[in-house]
Amino acid sequence: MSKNKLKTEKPESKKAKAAPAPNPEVLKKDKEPEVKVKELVKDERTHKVMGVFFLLLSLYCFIAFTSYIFSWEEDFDKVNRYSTKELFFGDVKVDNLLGRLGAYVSHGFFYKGFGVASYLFCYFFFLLGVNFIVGRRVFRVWRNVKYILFGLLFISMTMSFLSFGAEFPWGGAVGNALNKWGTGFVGKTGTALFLLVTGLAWLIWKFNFDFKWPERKPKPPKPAPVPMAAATATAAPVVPPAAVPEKVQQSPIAAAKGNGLKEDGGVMVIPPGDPEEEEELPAMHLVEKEDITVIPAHIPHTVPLAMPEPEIMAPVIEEEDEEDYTDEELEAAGPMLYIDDKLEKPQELEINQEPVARKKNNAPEVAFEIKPTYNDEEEEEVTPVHTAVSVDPFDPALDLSNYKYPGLDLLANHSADKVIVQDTGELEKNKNQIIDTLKNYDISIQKISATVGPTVTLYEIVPAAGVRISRIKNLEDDIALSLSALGIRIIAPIPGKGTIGIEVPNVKKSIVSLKNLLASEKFQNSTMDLPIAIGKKIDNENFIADLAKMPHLLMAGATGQGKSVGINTLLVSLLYKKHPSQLKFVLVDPKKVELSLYKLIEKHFLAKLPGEDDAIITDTKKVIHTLNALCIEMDLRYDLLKEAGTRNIKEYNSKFTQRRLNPQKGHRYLPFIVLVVDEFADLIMTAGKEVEMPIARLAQLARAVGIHLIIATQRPSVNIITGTIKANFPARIAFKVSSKIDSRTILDIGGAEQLIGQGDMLVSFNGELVRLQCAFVDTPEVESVAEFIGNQKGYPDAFLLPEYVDDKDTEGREFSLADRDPLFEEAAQVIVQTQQGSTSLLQRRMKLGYNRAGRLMDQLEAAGIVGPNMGSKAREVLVKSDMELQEILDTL
Ligand SMILES: Nc1ncnc2c1ncn2[C@@H]1O[C@H](COP(=O)(O)OP(=O)(O)OP(=O)(O)O)[C@@H](O)[C@H]1O
Repeated sequence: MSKNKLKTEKPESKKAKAAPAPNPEVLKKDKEPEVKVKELVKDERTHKVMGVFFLLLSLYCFIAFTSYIFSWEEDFDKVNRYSTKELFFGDVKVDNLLGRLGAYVSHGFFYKGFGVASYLFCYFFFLLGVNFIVGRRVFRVWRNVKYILFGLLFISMTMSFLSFGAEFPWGGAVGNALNKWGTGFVGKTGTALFLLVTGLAWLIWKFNFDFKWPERKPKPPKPAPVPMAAATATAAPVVPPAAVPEKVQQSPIAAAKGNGLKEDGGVMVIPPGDPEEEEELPAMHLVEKEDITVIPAHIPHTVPLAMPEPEIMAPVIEEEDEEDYTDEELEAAGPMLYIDDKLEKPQELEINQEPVARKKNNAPEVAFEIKPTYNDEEEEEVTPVHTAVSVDPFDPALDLSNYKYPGLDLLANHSADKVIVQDTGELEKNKNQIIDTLKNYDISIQKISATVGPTVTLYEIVPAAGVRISRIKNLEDDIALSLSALGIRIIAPIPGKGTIGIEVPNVKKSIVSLKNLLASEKFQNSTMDLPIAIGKKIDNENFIADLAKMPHLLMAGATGQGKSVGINTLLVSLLYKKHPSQLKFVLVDPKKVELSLYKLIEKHFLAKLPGEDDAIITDTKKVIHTLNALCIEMDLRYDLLKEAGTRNIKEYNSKFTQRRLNPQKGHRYLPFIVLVVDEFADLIMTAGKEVEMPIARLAQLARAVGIHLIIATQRPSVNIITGTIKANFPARIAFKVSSKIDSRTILDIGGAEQLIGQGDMLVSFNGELVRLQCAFVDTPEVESVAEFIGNQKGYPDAFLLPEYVDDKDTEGREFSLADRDPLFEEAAQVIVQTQQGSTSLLQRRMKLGYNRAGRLMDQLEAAGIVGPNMGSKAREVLVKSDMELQEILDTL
């Protein structure tokens, strides 16, 4: 038994106790075969054996089927008449090359099955065999199964239809049945049409024929010839005409042609030089090797080939058909092809030397671009066809690629790493006191165990049968009295455990250092979006949660109970995990001193309003502006998400990093934004609804766009933590509060008043209430982390939030239409054409800042083009047509 536990109470150990002692003999017998089978299945050799089996099966079927075609008449009676017994033991002689089995099998497949379509089975066995034997997915099985199923039905039905009345089972029983049903249902003509349409549909789907009427195109400009000297200088060089300097292009074409230069689809292909011919060109303008810009095939470029498109595009697309390549080949081709499975659409891609080199017809090695074969109007965000996209994913961290994450050495160890060993005498004493107190009230218990946490020890009791839980619960004060300890909390019953917990504060408490939590494997290996190391549970398990999932956090507690330390803990954990490009903080600190340390990381991690000097907001008026700016940012982000067809920031950013969103259309990488308000009560008291409304809006909507809130207050009363706020903060932390009412206000349940302070906290998250000791990080540690980050190269400025223009500030101000914005007309056209009076639309379409777009909107209102501001909704557009607009513009 460990020193700090009266009994072993961890779930694993319980399980170990409950289970009977394992008998090694039995264990061996049971387990050995299982392991063997598993290994056997995984064994490469098994796969190869299977591969050989399927290949032979395929060959067997192929021979049997082919032989059946010639011998079916002779064998028909024999296989049809005799029983299966005859197959194995009879002495019937058949003509099929593969004997009775061959005759039976092919009869089954052809006559009773699918007719000639049965050959598809040979193909299926063949592909299975190849996949197994090669040990990788050379053929895509599932896709082929779909094709084969379709083929079996379609071919058998078609064959049966075409061979109507023939003796040979062209379509087999299945084909005949389908055909019979079809002709009965839609008649012969109907069936014929159905088969024709289905067949054509399949062909079109598979090969996507181009039905475009050939357009007359002007003759391509003749490429400039390159003389032999240059030709021989480069090994089979390919010179796209656009890349050839003028000097070369002006060379006499006739001379070039006459000298064996070939034109191949508009691209100059230079044959190996012939020194004699070279000498026969005395008058020709010889180009030196350096004059020719040869674009190496491995450098992707977008220079259009000067030739009619189909000449080169058609064959290339045909050969690059994705299905003709195996997964491995595609992989080997590197970044040439990227297809988003979700979209099931090929994205624009750029092909360089390798795929071309694979072409069978020895086409020239030329860098070229393949355009998507089909294009969906909805896929607006896909980069336009004419722009080649680098397939390297966009790296948002590239701007600060040398950024170094802070190291754990910047943090301190506040206590020994191991759990403080509790005085066993104290544990024993407490245990006896609990048993005695309960006994005094005639409550007997079956079992008692203790778990020593950093601040409190949890005594778990299993009461004797028939004891009412509420009786123990009511004895809270009596137990506290008998133990002469403050802060006793009774949890009756402990959810999911069937025991009653009594938490008794330790005489010696241990500090939980943030350093230990951050060093833990759970934190280091976490894949959470916004991992926050909060503290340690009673059983010393690290409590690490994802702020992005919470999605907002409300913290409350009386003054001096550990709130500010708690906020630092959260902020520092995020700083240890996130790159400046991925995360921005909006810090609101009405107390002015709590968060000032973070000023050092302004150019890395902070966001602020444009034009502000200080990124840490201390002034209530500016808080209102900032919160509203965050709401605008939220709305803008929603617009971007909508345009990108994504549902949340994660999908959006992944699409953006895959370069599937066009930055020119306003798309950008969206960092998470965490708003931290250190004293919410103060804000509500000074600004009331003006603060509550945007906070409530953000809390309701902002999670999907990556804006998360951490709101702390020392006055957890109902007028501060209102119903609206509470409803949108499902994750809440309570430090010690002064009354049960306060505890209820935060957690909807009492208990926080019994905490013992100094970071002792209750976390309500995911419907669970957990007691934690908050991780401790001291101010000098925060300072050194901030310094470490601040000393590195940062962005030129803090992350700028959209500008918020207070309606009150602009109210009553008349715009003189005489000095209207130069973009006024354009803005009016955008608004009238789209019939949307939205400032953010102007921002995006015309790439304007919020301020200018807002001003333009006001001018449009003054000109009577749009209606007045309607809050978060778009303004009404009063002008309905371009003509009407023109009339207004003319009068201005
Ligand atoms: N997790 C913790 N572990 C150990 N000690 C702590 C912890 N949290 C806070 N303390 C102690 O409590 C003191 C007060 O903490 P803190 O400043 O965070 O309180 P607060 O609730 O923010 O107070 P105020 O509202 O007045 O700012 C700290 O100086 C520290 O000594």
